[in-house]
Amino acid sequence: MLEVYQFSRILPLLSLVLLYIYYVTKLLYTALLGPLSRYPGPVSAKFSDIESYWHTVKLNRHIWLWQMHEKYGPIVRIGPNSVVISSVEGFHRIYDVKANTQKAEAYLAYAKTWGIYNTFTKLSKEEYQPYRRFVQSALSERNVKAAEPVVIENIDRWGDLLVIGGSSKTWSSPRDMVGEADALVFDIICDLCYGKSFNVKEHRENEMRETSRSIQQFMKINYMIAKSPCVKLWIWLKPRGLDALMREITPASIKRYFQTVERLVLTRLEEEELNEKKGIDVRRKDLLHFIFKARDEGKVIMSHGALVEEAGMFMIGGTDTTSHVTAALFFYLAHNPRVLWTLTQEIRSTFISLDDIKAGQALSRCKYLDACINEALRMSSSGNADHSREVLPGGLKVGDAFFPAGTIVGSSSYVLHHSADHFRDPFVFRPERWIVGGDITAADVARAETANFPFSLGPRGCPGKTLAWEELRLIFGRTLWRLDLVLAQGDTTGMGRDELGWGRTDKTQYQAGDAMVGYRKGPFVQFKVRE
Ligand code: HEM
Repeated sequence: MLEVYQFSRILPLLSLVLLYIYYVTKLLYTALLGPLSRYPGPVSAKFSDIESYWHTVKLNRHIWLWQMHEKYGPIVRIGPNSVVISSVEGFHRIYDVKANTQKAEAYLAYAKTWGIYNTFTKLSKEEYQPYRRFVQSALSERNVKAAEPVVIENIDRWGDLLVIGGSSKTWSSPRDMVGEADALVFDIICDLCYGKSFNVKEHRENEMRETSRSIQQFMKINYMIAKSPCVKLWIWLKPRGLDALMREITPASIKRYFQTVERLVLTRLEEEELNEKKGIDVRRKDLLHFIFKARDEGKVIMSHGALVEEAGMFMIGGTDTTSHVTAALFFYLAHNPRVLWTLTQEIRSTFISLDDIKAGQALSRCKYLDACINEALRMSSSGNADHSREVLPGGLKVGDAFFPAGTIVGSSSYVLHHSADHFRDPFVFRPERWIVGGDITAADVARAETANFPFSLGPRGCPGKTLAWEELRLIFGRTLWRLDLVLAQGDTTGMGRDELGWGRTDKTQYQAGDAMVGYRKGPFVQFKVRE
């Protein structure tokens, strides 16, 4: 009797000790003998994701990944269950159509309400494919072409505003190209999505300006959660009260962004339904029109909540990305007078009038313009760290390496874009590397093209690529045709600095923090109407 009593007293303690032994053994096994133990990486990564998380919090993940590959080679273990691979073959194996992977569970952290997902947050093929099809059709080449007048109207008004108060003789006051590009791209996307520009680009008070900043904040918070060592727990807690709690404590500016999207979508939905009832064919077909039209096709019936989520995703996917590259290319042009001169000459000699500058053959014949955009995308696009994928049953083979089901894999476009194997002087902004001629051979261009992944690739690659290219060509084609530009005197914003550390000291490279969206500053540029 006494023995049973004593045993029941020590049972909880014994259970705790056994549990402890189990976890320590598992941790040691995973760290030292598990399938990822043969891959090099920082020692701490064998036991935890803390180091990787630390660099995410510092908005430095893309640079840290580059440093890790420089130090340890093409396959690096960055966590007990995570590896990153920096090879073209690896990139294809992880992201391409036949990849035996799917988006990692961590993407669920981006969904603000459990159970309501958009194309970005759906994980499995079965879930995302029907939705992806109509996102793809809304952003098809034909619809992007149809949207051209809206894009042009916004760009031209923006150009007028850049030189307000100036003339062909006097330079404008310095313009902060982060704010200017954010405002322009936000207006374009809202106009394309909801048939309504909010004129954030106008230089006056506008409550919607905050919305564009809130998108960035929203993505940053979610990115930190998605890359955190506690993401599994976070996701488990979401349907168990965490979402409700988060709704309560979400900062007011982000709440306003959600409310704005919801209001816009529901208003447009009412309009569409009314038009449908009355048999009215709408004057201008925006992206939401195509999503409404497609929503009942292929048995995808979208609730209002899902529509709001889908529309919110367009605003996130379509704003910060394109505006980041716009600011980056202004940085490189303002810092490289020779490149600026060559590009300006090409545009002004190809087109007789501003009205001729339209997306299409003539604009895509501007090889130097495309080379400048490609080079800016290579050097400084947003979302250029690793996009996590989970290996599916059957495992993943990359060269001689094999990763079992459940491993989290990723490859960073920033790392590949700065690989000396594919790009000579990878930290130098040199548009010529994309054009055969001089000392650049067809083999050089092909080598660069095979490692160029700013939009990722495969079934989860960017569906907005055509739109982004059209916007970028029109922004630079139309602006440089009529305006001259110069770096504001003494401006150093965006430049590398010694105190930023290894990989970020280059003064000629546009520096940005990474949080899926890009954190950037400057350049400050002055404009005047060409003589
Ligand atoms: C220069 C501009 C852009 C760049 C560099 C870019 C880059 C990317 C990248 C790298 C991804 C993959 C992310 C991942 O796997 O987690 C992505 C996905 C996505 N992008 Fe873009 N993007 C740009 C512009 C746009 C535009 C203009 C739109 C739409 C209006 C858009 C909509 C999306 C959507 C909806 C996804 C999610 C696709 C999915 O998960 O299936 N993007 N983008």
